[in-house]
Formats: sequence, structure tokens, C-alpha cells
Amino acid sequence: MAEEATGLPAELARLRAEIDRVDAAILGLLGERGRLTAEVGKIKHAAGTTQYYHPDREAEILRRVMAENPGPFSDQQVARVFREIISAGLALEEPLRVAYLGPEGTFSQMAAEKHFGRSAQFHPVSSIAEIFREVDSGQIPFGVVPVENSTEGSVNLSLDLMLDHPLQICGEVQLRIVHNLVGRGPRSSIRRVHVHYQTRAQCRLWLAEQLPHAELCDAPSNAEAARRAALDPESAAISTRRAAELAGVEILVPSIEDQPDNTTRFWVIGRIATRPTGSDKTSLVVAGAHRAGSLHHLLSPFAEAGLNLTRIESRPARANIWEYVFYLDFLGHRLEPQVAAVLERIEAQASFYRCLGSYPRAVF
Ligand SMILES: O=C(O)C(=O)C[C@]1(C(=O)O)C=C[C@@H](O)C=C1
Repeated sequence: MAEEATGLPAELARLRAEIDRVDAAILGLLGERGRLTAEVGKIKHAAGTTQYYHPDREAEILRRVMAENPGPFSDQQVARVFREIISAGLALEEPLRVAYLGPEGTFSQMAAEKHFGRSAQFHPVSSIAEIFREVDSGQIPFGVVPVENSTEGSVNLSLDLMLDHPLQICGEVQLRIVHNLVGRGPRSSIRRVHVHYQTRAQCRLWLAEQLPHAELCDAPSNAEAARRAALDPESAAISTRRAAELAGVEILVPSIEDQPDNTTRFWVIGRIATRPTGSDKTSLVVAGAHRAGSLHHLLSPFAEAGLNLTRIESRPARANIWEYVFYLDFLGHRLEPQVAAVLERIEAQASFYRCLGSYPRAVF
């Protein structure tokens, strides 16, 4: 064997023995952590709480391990491993149920798994409205909904539905969105491309340049687009790698999104409130009186307190035409005294005010 000729086996055997020793230590520590988590679960159960999931505590743990990461793994890799450890531990306390926009293979599923880890129980539902209904009715305690894409802007439906339901935002997830041209191939035979409207907007330039003559057919999701492409050799789709695998089609061209850092932000919705973690965001919906300077007046407390507004988005108020509500995100937590004082001032001036939640900023 080549390995013997280079004298590698002895060194390889030694290193593998070391790896076995480290694996045994990791396994022992994993078991110890799992037992501690199960104990925490028993204490919560005895206290009569129904809240086993604590996104604030999870965010703190993930940030700490990333900050203390000695390498050689990247902070992202370390966070992903700990994400799964915490997820598995929580499943020992109580299985966490999460609704997302299905079917399997969607970006919403990827976002849900990124945030909750794979030991949660995921429930695909058929519309964003259904996610809100399931969480509002208490059928499923948490949901993951898309809110904005860095190329395409807001997902208006999620913003509007948040106002229709008395729910809280208890977390956010950021997901890098990679779109692939998929199909049974070859590329020269493509006459039609099945594509979700949000995806189409994120790949507009690529489609115009590379497949100018293909008919673009609306699909209800990226996963369904891939399934439709699997039925017809003259059809392609734009979908995730996972959806392509599930549908049994090939990746014909990877990464065709127009913006190389195309990212979607999701909200985690539920009924729980989180405590400050030192790196939080608060989301509000406000409206001012219909007169000159009212928005300026409404926003001035943020500037005066030095609070960083990270987003402002207007939506029709729906009650009266040509009136608007403003969705605001800023850095800070409503339980921090300085933030609480600003919110009090804004609420006093606003014709409409609702705090949608304070929650830990996306960790990784
Ligand atoms: O600290 C808790 O409350 C736990 O339940 C433990 C733990 C963890 O694994 O560290 C698990 C789930 C919670 O969401 C947060 C943290």
C-alpha cells in the first residue's frame, strides 16, 4: 500500500487513536450536558411552566462559544455544532414544535432548522397565513415566517398578518439565499422555467441574459417548482439544492441569484417574551397624525436617545385609504430603561402603537 511506502500508517494509527480518545471525551461531556438539560426540564415541569424554550439563553450560549472559539473551526461551524447540541438537549426536556412554509425543501425550512436545530419537530403548512393561524390558535407554539429579502425587500403578507394576530416576535433568522437552475437537462432543451415570484425577482437579470426565450411559469414554492421540472424534460426550475434532491432533478447551473450576498430575514413568532441579552432588536408598528412633520416628530425620540433604527417600512393602514402604518426595527430591548423611556414617548404621541416584540438579534 502507498500508505506503508510513505511510512504513514504508524503516524496515522497514532492520530486515529488520539481522535478516538477525544471522541470518547466529547461523548462523555455530551451525555453530561444532556443529563443537566433534562434536570433543568424537570425543574421547569415542577414549577408548572409550559415554557421550556428560552431563545434569550440560547443566543447567549451561542454568542459565548463563538467568542471563546479557539479554532481551527470557524465561528459559524462551532455555532452550528452547539446549535444542534442545544436542540437535542431541549428535545429531552420537551419536543419543540415549529410551523414553517412548506413543502419540504423550502428556504423557510432551512431557516427553521438553522434557528431551532434539527431535533425540533417541524410542521410544513401551505401558506404564511396558516402559520399565523396555527400559532395564534396554540396548535403549534412557534412559527418561522419570511419578512424581508436583501434584493427584493419586504414580504408584505408577513408584515400585514403580524398586525392581524396578537403574537410576539421572539427571534430572527438570517439565511443566505442561493438559487440554482435545476432540471432533468440538458440546458439546451429548456423551454419553460418554473419559479416562485420572490425567486424570480431575485434572479431577474440572470434569466433575462441566460434564458431570454424560456417561458416563466409561476410556482407556489421553490420546492413545487423543482417537482414540476421533474415531470417534463423541457422544463427547468429554480430551487434549493435540497428541493432538487427531493424532486430527483440535477443542478444545471448553481448560484444564479443576481446579488452575491442575497439574504432573507425571517421572524420567529410565538407568544413568549424574552429578556435582554445585550444584543437585541425591537420591532414596532406605529402611525402618526395625518399632518406635516408627524413622522419626524414620532421618530425624533430615537435620535435623541441615540438608538439605532435599522429598518423603517410603510404599509397601507387598511382602515382608511392613503393612511399608513410604519414598521420600525431598532437595536435595543424594551426592558432596558433607556429604551422603555423612548417607547413611552412614542406611544404617547402615536395615533396607533404596537410593540411586536424585543428579541435576540440573529446570532449566526
Ligand atoms: O437553560 C435552560 O433553560 C435550558 O433549558 C437549557 C438549554 C441548553 O441546552 O442550554 C436548552 C433549551 C433552552 O432553550 C435554553 C437552554
